[in-house]
Amino acid sequence: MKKRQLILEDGTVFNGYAFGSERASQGEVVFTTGMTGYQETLSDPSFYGQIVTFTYPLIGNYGINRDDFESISPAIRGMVCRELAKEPSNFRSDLSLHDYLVSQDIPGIEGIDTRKLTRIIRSKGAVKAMLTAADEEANIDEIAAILQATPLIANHVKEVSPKAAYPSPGRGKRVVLIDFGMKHGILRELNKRDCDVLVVPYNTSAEQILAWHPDGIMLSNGPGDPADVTEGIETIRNLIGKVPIFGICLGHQLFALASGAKSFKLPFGHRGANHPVKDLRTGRTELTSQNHGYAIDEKSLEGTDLEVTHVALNDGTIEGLRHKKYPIFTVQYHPEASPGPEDSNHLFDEFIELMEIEAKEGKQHA
Ligand SMILES: NC(=O)CC[C@H](N)C(=O)O
Repeated sequence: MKKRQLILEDGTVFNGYAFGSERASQGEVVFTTGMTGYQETLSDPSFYGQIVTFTYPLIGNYGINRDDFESISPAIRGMVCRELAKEPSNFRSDLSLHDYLVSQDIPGIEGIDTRKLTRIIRSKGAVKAMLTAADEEANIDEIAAILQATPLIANHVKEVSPKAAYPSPGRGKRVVLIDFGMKHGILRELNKRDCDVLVVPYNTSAEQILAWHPDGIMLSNGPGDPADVTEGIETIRNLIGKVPIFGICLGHQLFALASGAKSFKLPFGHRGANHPVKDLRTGRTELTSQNHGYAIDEKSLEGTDLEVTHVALNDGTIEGLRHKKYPIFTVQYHPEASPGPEDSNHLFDEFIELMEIEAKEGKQHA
């Protein structure tokens, strides 16, 4: 097997073995605690620019299948795991994770101490890292210096958002889905409820969106720092109060920023499939799928029209918001699951109900 190194910006080196593409790669290294769901994770555009470490020790055992992609091409910069399963065993498996990553030119490293790496990320926060080319002799000091000097990429959204609008027809509620780097699971959930969806790029204006006479607007997840997505924030600001809105993850953050709140970078993010979130209105706790590095600052809600509806039980940060006057609600976690538990899938039904109430009662709030 060919050797490969993962080098962190502080010069820490992990020696392991190469899988996937043989090229070198660089990005922010993050960890996810999901025990399954690597196919959804590596194709979730919110991971754009990141090297993803899987804390679960065996990855790849059920291969890659045709059904579980969350986008057409993977956005991750690299994959890190303790042990890669070489021979997948599953009736749905079309090819191995290794073969898939070769086909997509994405490098991976296995055979390293992922617990140690996770502890470093937990204590240092966002860490830039490089995966070396297979069997390359790397100059560690030089690479650490390059990493320190390279800023994290800004405005990832424009890289993963579609260039033009496209329809996903249905006979039900007409929803404009702003795609900031959408997981297909969101579109699937709307399709399941027979919504007539128009998927639009991140920089579509509110005026253009309203010209389609939507019953509701869906704000998708997406990569990077929400504060970079100024066009999306402006669009949302101009949509507030005009039509029901449901936002997920980056969509939640952008809605909050558009309403005057502020975001901040979490020390090491929430990524995994078992994050407990409490709904403050019902007192119920749901297990949720999460993948975010930023969150909304609770203090910054003062003076806004926003109310906290959900909190993360692990660290008390905001996981859901709603507008006090208008039919708008957003969550920081992923009700579309993919991967992860489906406890909060009902939020899509609540969105449909909200659009129905709005259609019946007219714009009472306006
Ligand atoms: N999944 C998402 O939409 C992530 C939102 C944002 N990029 C964050 O890291 O916080």
